[in-house]
Amino acid sequence: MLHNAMASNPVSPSASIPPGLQKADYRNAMARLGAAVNIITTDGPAGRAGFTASAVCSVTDEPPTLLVCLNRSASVYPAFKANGVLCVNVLAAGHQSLSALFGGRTPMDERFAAARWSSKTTGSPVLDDAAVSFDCRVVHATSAGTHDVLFCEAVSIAIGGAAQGLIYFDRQYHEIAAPQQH
Ligand SMILES: NC(=O)c1ccc[n+]([C@@H]2O[C@H](COP(=O)([O-])OP(=O)(O)OC[C@H]3O[C@@H](n4cnc5c(N)ncnc54)[C@H](O)[C@@H]3O)[C@@H](O)[C@H]2O)c1
Ligand SMILES: Cc1cc2c(cc1C)N(C[C@H](O)[C@H](O)[C@H](O)COP(=O)(O)O)c1[nH]c(=O)[nH]c(=O)c1N2
Repeated sequence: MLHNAMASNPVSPSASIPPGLQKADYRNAMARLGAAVNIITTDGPAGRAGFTASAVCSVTDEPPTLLVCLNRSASVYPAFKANGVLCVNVLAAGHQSLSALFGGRTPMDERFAAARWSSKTTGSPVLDDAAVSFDCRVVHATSAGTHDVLFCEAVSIAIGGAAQGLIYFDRQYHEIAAPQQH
């Protein structure tokens, strides 16, 4: 069962901060680590949900696997846990307000009404103009501090045509263009 993959095999028993290193120090440092911005979506028996995530990266290409870190206190956590499927929609230039909408405190219907969606293999919402979307099954999960690390095997991919990407760096969005052809 996919939902049994969630939060098994914890790697850290607590979310404590080491002496001398404050949470704010860590966040200020992490703000310097630029990252792609993604909207992670799910749909299934527990309903449709989505949230903005920068804690996403590639794990292995055999089998094609990404990881997504999800705070267990997020309102969307129960839906992701129960559905066991998700889509990683990588945002492109122009998606800043969509990222803010999915970044919390907005009713779920309002989040999804702000963009156009389709679906592929798992039924998770696929953002029409994403830079790329990875439709995935959650195959394993582990708990680390406040978050679950979800290991997500891609079962289908939709590559978009966006010319410019979007990066979150220093608490701000930055549009990045592909290098010019010479
Ligand atoms: N990994 C995450 O959970 C994560 C990542 C980015 C932003 N956020 C949330 O988005 C909001 C705005 O973030 P911001 O970047 O503008 O300023 P911020 O000062 O809250 O965060 C700075 C950086 O610290 C890291 N971070 C923030 N909260 C974290 C958490 N709970 N667990 C692990 N890493 C975390 C991220 O890399 C983030 O870019 C905050 O509520 C923040 O909690 C969460
Ligand atoms: C740029 C940026 C990046 C992230 C986030 C926010 C923003 C603005 N958030 C927070 C997350 O989107 C937010 O907690 C969810 O939308 C859930 O909020 P609600 O509990 O539904 O209000 C977030 N949360 C998370 O669990 N993992 C992550 O990687 C990120 N990354």
